[in-house]
Amino acid sequence: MATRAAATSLLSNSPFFSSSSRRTTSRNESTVKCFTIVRCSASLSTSNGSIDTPLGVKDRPWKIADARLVLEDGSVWNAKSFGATGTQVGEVVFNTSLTGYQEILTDPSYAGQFVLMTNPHIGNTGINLDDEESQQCFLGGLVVRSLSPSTSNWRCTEPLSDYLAKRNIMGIYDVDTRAITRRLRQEGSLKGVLSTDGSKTDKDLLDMSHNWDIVGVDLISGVTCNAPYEWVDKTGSEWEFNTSDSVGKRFHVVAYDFGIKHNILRRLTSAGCKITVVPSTWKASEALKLNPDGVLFSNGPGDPSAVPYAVETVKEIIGKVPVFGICMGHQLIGQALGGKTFKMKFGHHGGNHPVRDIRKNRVEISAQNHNYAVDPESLPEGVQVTHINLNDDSCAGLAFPALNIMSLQYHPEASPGPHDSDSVFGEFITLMEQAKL
Ligand SMILES: NC(=O)CC[C@H](N)C(=O)O
Repeated sequence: MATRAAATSLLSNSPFFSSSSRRTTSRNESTVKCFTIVRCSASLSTSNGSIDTPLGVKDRPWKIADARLVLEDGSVWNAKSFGATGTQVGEVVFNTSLTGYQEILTDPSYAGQFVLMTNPHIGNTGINLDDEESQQCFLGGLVVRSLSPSTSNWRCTEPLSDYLAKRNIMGIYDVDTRAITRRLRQEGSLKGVLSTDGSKTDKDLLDMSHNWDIVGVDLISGVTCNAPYEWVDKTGSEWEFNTSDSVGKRFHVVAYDFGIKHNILRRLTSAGCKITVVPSTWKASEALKLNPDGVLFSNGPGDPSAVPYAVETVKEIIGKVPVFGICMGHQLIGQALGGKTFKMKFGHHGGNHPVRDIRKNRVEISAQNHNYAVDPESLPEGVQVTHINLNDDSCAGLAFPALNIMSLQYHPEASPGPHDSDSVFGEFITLMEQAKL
């Protein structure tokens, strides 16, 4: 287990720990005035942290609450720590996926965020070598109700807590995740601070949450690759489920890495693409020199309006070759076409979001992870809204056929999540095919 000092210093050096130097906007400066600190886990923990339930049952396995989550609204949630120790600031989002915590932990789009799993039991399948969606865990921390005391899975190589400790990611459990989720749904996303440092008062942690912001910050630069590379791995034969006609054809795709998930690359390779992955700041002219059949703009963390350089890159590429945007990529395309993005109340995070494909009049259950969305009203004529999220009618997909553009606000590669939207990779192949005719 990492020591507290090591974890704290590593986390302090993280680009997500303090963003004041790069902050361009703040939603809190004028609104945050005074907050009453309220302990929210009183039914489980007394003020000294020991468990004292209403039934008087004192012998619970967790006797000491050694961690706190302090939210920007002044609520304090006592919890038990696992993974790394230290103090970390982030934005709390809730994820409704029932499985796939390892893919969620390694999805770079969660940079700067604490992921709260609404599924109350986490950790029972441990960690394996195959389910990583990137090389690293970029998220701020993990919040779970009940941490499985044992692991049982044929692929498991280590328990979740050891894995998080090695990667210096804080986790807390034994916290009322349902109450926090209800609060996030009512109030909207909340910033917070996770801490195992007993020398810091609740007020210290509350102040930290107020002095930090995620809005207006370029988080892509902290997660993109340093240099271009070729991607060659397909979906493993034991997991492949799509045997469509496009498989076996060769298209060269340049994939902009804004925090790309490996399964996007695997699904494109399985669909017949040779892929060159390039960093987020790679010049459009250099990408076009590679003579691609198409360009993919990937998913990625943070505020899409905080990365104007990426919007410029998209502007320079659209119209020249077919493009496909996923999540952040979709938001950048929306802006490049003249539209605007906005921050949603609490976003969409989970593997159970119904989406209607308007053109096919078909509903797909999709995997989603985003806090921002494109405002369809802001888009110019000619841009089609192709998909709608059926939970809140927000824009979930765009197309601009005249310029060979397609994009989705959600994750067709799933991982974790259902495979309903996988056929969209074949649609991108068709777009590239038709552009060649
Ligand atoms: N998965 C993603 O690409 C996330 C997009 C963007 N960072 C958002 O939160 O809306």
